[in-house]
Amino acid sequence: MSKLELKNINTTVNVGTNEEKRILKDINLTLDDGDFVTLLGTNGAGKSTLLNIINGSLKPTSGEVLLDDENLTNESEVKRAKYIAQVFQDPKMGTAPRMTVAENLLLATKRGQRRGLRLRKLDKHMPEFSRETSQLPNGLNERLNTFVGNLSGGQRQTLSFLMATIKRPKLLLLDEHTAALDPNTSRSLLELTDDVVKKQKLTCIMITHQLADALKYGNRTIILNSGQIILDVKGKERDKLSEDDILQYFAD
Ligand SMILES: Nc1ncnc2c1ncn2[C@@H]1O[C@H](COP(=O)(O)OP(=O)(O)OP(=O)(O)O)[C@@H](O)[C@H]1O
Repeated sequence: MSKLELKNINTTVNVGTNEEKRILKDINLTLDDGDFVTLLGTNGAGKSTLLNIINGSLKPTSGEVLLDDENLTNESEVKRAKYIAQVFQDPKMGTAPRMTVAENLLLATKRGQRRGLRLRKLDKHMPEFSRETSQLPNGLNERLNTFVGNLSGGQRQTLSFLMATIKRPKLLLLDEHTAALDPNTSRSLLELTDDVVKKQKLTCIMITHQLADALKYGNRTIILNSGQIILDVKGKERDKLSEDDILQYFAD
């Protein structure tokens, strides 16, 4: 089970200065187990901030974050990493460049645990990593002993995705994770994402600016505008939506 609840989330930054800005306004949202949400909104709408509130890198000014009824609001980002995995837009984030692909994968299998001398056990895991990467695009399976800093952006992003999901997270957050990739690489990572989210029955939020992808992938679409949810649809109501319908929500 993986149920995410956001209760009355408000986020204001630079409080008391003339830079004060209210980013998220009274967000109430419940994600049911297995919901795969595509999250849309104009630049600056607050999408990344919302993910930051969920992953714990930013504390809300008020409100609560609950995962499976456990109140995480005051839990650190490190503690939440045990349950919540994220892939960012920048392929350089989320992987260690001076370690090999296999070493990065080993760290990912231990997500949320204390890090000790675990790298010694690398050999034992190589067959598993070979198998895990053999189905992936970008020839990552031939790069297991390559330093991550020497991978292409597409390979590195595929690795980031595998690291986020190799140990099943309760919640997967994707912040425009294919936006920096060429069209073909982006497509194969999106297809892989869809496949893994369905197979592992993950609860997932994926930020995208591609309207077609927002409707094609997932089971639920949410639009954020000036820090508020202005559309939240799933099921038949969502099936009826066209890209043009969605565009209306972007009009000023
Ligand atoms: N720590 C901060 N200090 C000041 N302003 C911030 C901070 N974090 C976010 N903002 C501002 O809050 C607004 C929302 O930012 P956020 O990154 O969440 O938007 P977004 O919807 O993800 O946008 P994009 O589509 O451009 O990635 C923006 O105007 C941003 O500049």
